[in-house]
Amino acid sequence: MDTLERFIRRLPKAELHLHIEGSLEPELMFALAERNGIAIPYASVEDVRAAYAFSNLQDFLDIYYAGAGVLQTEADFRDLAMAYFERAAADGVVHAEIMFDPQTHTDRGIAFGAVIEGLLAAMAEAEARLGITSALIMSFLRHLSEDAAFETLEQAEPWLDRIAAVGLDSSELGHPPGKFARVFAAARAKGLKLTAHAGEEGPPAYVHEALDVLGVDRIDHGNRALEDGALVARLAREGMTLTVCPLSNLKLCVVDDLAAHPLDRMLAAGLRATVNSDDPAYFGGYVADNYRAVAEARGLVRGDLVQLAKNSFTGSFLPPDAVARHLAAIDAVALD
Ligand code: HPA
Ligand SMILES: [Zn+2]
Repeated sequence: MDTLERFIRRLPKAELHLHIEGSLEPELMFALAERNGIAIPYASVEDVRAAYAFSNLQDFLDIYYAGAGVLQTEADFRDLAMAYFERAAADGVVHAEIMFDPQTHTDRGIAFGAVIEGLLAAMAEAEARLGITSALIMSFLRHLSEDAAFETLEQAEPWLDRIAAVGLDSSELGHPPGKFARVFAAARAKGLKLTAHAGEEGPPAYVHEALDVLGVDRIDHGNRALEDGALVARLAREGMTLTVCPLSNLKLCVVDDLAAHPLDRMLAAGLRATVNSDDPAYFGGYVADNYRAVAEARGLVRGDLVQLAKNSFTGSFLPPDAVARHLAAIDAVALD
């Protein structure tokens, strides 16, 4: 392991943009298919990986939803999340705010409780055994209706004290944030934080809507905000966190080459940008791989990496005392 790798892994960091279903590695997909007696359209792990070539978000989503089909029981969701936490611990993650897509499972007849209890069991074990704190972000699938999102919010009612935020993901183009204005207002009224994918493939107008119609606390991705100088200035002025996913942007052709990734321009513009892995099993890397890939492609220096790690805590839903503790831990590594 070289000095850059060692420094990145030693930096305490939070992961704020991670779809737990997107951490389903082919090996676990096969194991769960076998355990649950589910046929999958792949003959080997190599076949699965060979299928992970995408030209855009929808190519990926079609495979991602099919892959999630092997997840059936509470134990499956626990095993999925525990595998992620083991990888995250190796990357120096000490806090993770993980997104889950309940509709992907409840629409297959899986009980909402099986999904969330499995995730909560892994979160408790990760904190006890790995020292990783975590929080849940319940995502609404934007290709479905707002009424469907309201049904999911209702199903979540018994567990609302265990859910930190609601999110908005899936096919962005054609499904602007404003489509979910009422359900996001209802979630806010229940005390939940709000985040939304915006500006991954959608135009800057979608980022405006996420800010002004949904009233989000964070923007997931946000890349295309850079097309609107006034919007960039506003995001910087308001300290809005962007949960950027470099390897995802590369694999989904949001950028043609990491050498063109805008992360350093985001930092230079004063944006609170963070680095995350999005769907690491599908996009070829977990969070440390993302830090390293974008650092090498854009010539980031240690000070940039320290800033990204600090942004991951100041942009998190952690209480101020926990944020301060993590910032001090970063300084200790940076000055070591
Ligand atoms: N974008 C939108 N929806 C998603 C993603 C993403 O990167 N990952 C899983 N669902
Ligand atoms: Zn995402």
